[in-house]
Amino acid sequence: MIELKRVGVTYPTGKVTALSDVSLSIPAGDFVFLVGPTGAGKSTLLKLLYADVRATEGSLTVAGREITQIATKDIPALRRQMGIVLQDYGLLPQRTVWENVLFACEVLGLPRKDARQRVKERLEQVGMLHRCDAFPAQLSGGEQQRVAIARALVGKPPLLIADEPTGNLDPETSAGIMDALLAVSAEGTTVVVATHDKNAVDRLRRRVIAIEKGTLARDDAEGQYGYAE
Ligand SMILES: Nc1ncnc2c1ncn2[C@@H]1O[C@H](COP(=O)(O)OP(=O)(O)OP(=O)(O)O)[C@@H](O)[C@H]1O
Repeated sequence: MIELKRVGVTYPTGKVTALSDVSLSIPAGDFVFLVGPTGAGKSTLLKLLYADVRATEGSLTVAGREITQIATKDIPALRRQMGIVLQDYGLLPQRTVWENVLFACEVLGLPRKDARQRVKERLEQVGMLHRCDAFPAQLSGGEQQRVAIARALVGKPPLLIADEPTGNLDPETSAGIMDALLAVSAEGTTVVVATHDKNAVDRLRRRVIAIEKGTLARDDAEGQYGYAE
C-alpha cells in the first residue's frame, strides 16, 4: 500500500531537512501509529503520502502508484484513494453534519441515492447519526472529529491518514476516536495515525513507527509509545 525508499524532504524555506533516508513499507490492511517528539517529521511524512509535500530524495509509492514526481493535475485522483483526518476537523460551519458528509460524496461524484445510504452508514458507524441535523458549532470537539472521520471514509477509500486526530480531546473521548479508527481498520482499510496519544498507543499495541529528528528510529510490530522527549 505504501512504500518509501530512502526518502528525504528538505523544505526550501530555511533549508530545513524534515526527513532523511526514510525507508519503510506498509502493507494493505496495516494499522500504524507514527510517533515522535514535536518537530520530528511526522506531519511531513503524512503530507508526503497525500502529496502535499514532495520528496527531495528517494522515491515513494502510495495506493499502488509511484508518486515521487506526481503531476499537480493527478493529485485529486490520488486523494480519492484516501481519507484524510486532521487535528482541526475542518468541517464546513454553514452545513449540518449530514450535509458535511454528503458534500464529500458530491465531490467524489457518487450517485445521489448511493450517497445517502453511505452517509447514513458512516454516521452510524461513528455514533453520530442521531446528531445529523446539528451544525458543527453545536458539537463537542470529539463529536466533530467523529463526523470528520465519517466524511473521510464515505468514499470507502483503501487508505485512511490521520494527523493527531485526538490532539485536542480529553482521554475518554480520544479513546472513542481511536476505537473508531480501529473499527475502520477491521474492515480492511489501511490506517496510518500520527499521534502523541501515549494512552492509545500503549493500550492498542499495534505497529509503531517512531521518527526522531527526521529519521526512522524504531519500527515495532506490537509497539509502545516511549521515546526520549
Ligand atoms: N512548510 C515548512 N517549511 C519549512 N519548514 C517546515 C515546514 N513544515 C515543517 N517544517 C519543519 O520540518 C520539521 C518537521 O516538521 P513536522 O511538522 O513534520 O513535525 P511533526 O513531527 O509533525 O511535529 P508535531 O508533533 O509538532 O506536529 C520541523 O523542524 C518543522 O519546523
